[in-house]
Amino acid sequence: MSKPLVSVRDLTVEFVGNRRAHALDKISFDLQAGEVLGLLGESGSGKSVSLRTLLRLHPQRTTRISGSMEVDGMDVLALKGRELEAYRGGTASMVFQEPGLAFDPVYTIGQQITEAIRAHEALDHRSAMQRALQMLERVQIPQARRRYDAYPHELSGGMRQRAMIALALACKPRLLLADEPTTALDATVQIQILLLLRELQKETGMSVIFVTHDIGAAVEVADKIAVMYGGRIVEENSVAGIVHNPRHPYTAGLLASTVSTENRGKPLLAVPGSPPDLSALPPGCSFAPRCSNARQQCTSEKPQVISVNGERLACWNPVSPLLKEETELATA
Ligand SMILES: Nc1ncnc2c1ncn2[C@@H]1O[C@H](COP(=O)(O)OP(=O)(O)OP(=O)(O)O)[C@@H](O)[C@H]1O
Repeated sequence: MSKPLVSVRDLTVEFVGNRRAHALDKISFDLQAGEVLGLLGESGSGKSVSLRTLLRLHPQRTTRISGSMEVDGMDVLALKGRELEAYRGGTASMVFQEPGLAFDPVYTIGQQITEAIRAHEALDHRSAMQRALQMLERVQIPQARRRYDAYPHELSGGMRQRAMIALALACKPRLLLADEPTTALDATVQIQILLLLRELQKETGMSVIFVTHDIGAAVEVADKIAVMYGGRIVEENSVAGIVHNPRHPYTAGLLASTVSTENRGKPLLAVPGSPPDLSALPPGCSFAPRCSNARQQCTSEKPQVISVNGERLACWNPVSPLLKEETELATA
């Protein structure tokens, strides 16, 4: 297999400001060019922190980061000044749940996309403007010329989301980070935006990391899924593997209902109990207090991540027997 576009190893993030939290604990994953990874998990599991860390958006003063992140051959943690600016919005860019985070209310949509292009590429104003217009057309904004001159508040939620996708893709990123891009929208608009994202991904060959609470959306858009719990990736597999053969008891709990594309829009089922307090994680598996499969080892020892044929699992006592044997072999 070719060298991955994204390679994250043992990425650990600790917030050390007023609100302390051990938000990410040694997460590792690879993503090939053109692959779509869905990050799935309950609120507070570390999905958004993972994306924001990949874009180096956390203030350095209050954030301790260790491990490594390589994107398109770049050591992302080592990037500084101009290189970091070129990376953000150039190599990697982000679509947020709320377009208000991407657009400044006092400039028009078109001005902002044009300026973003000029910040990354040596294009004259006219050429950048043309590219911005093409992007607005490509994301299927009707009357794109007129919308170019509109202010963000003059567009509907769905249109603003399309405009944000145009902004994120204007500089042809190799990696798109999408943080619950459809959660705030009506169900029909959600589907349209998901299909648009998938179409654009295929057309451009970019890789995408897509954060969602919505199982159906992950199934629709992703090639593989990483399930996060308490700041760790507890299971990673192909979409089919996760859906038809969940191995971690947490994944199995999340998928307790039948998963199909008809379930699009369906939130994750609640697993009984509450997520862990990230400022005081227990010594063993942080899911153990909620896990019906937990045994004594689970409360005292943190499970290692076992990797077999592209599947990853961190669990002492998984629900699926195949990896159970492999886990025992691998940790014997
Ligand atoms: N800047 C910060 N300072 C302190 N703690 C933070 C900061 N940002 C996030 N956290 C904490 O890190 C943990 C992970 O947050 P994150 O936003 O990644 O969760 P999430 O899985 O994306 O949840 P949601 O689905 O609700 O967005 C949470 O406990 C959150 O409170």
